[in-house]
Amino acid sequence: MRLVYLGPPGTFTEVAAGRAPGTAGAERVPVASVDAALNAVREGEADFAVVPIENSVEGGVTSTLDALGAGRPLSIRAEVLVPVTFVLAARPGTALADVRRVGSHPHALAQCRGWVAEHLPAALAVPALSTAAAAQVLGGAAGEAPYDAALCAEPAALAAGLEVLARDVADNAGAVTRFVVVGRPAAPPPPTGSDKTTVVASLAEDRSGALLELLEQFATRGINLTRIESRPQGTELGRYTFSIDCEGHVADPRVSEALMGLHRVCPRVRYLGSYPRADGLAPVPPPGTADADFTAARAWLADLLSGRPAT
Ligand SMILES: O=C(O)C(=O)C[C@]1(C(=O)O)C=C[C@@H](O)C=C1
Repeated sequence: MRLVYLGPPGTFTEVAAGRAPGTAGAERVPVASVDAALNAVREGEADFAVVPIENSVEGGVTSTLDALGAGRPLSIRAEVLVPVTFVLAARPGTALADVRRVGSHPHALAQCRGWVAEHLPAALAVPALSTAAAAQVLGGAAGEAPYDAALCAEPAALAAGLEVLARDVADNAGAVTRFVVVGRPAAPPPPTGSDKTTVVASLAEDRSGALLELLEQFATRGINLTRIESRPQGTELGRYTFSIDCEGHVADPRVSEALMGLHRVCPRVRYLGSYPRADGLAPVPPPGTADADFTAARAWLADLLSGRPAT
């Protein structure tokens, strides 16, 4: 089994890859970008990819959302949550006052924006493909580098031969990044009672109530959404797709009905997978929306259609 992850070694994604359920003993290979990781799975060069999908402070990772929402379909098999803390690191001998440019993944730059503004008000933020990539570029390249300091995990800084100038530089304590384990399309694992389902759906047309019609497919069946994000379709200004996580498993009757409803009212629906929740929570469906309620309703309808007295 071969698993690729957003590298290089030292990223938070590497930590998530090490905890990916069902991948014990897999070869773990770092790649430079989210697209490279997902395309390696699409091309059959890897069995799974581990990529970041959202952060508790900065929200969705757009490179992941866009890559999963388009191109050859993939399947989310699991999710992993990793607490993230950052250090500011630089080449040995660099003083904090010398730092004019700070490099890291855009989500890391965003999570440390306040600290950098307070301590390095004149510093420019320079995006990198990942936190550890920023540390590696700064530590590896002799001479001129695109930034004077990097925001990364402390192990990545030390591995790159950098010195830590400051620790715990994130603005929000307790920040968490969610990662997904992605494979080629496959039947979902059986329901566990504590599952999540991810879909991407586009609206029929840009008219009032179109989004409400999409959301109603979940609300009328008592399904809670745990994430919804709009992403431009890229075809014209104002055209969006919606990346959605909802509670439940596609095999749960209420989720099955909701997805079939999406299929009826949305021109395009991409089912990305049903998988166990990392938090293990098992929400109680509202009255009338539990599996037993759907089963009883189907039995009642069968009686009614067969002429048996349906009380
Ligand atoms: O895994 C890494 O280190 C990354 O650079 C990616 C990423 C992300 O995309 O959110 C992961 C965790 C942090 O939130 C910052 C960046």
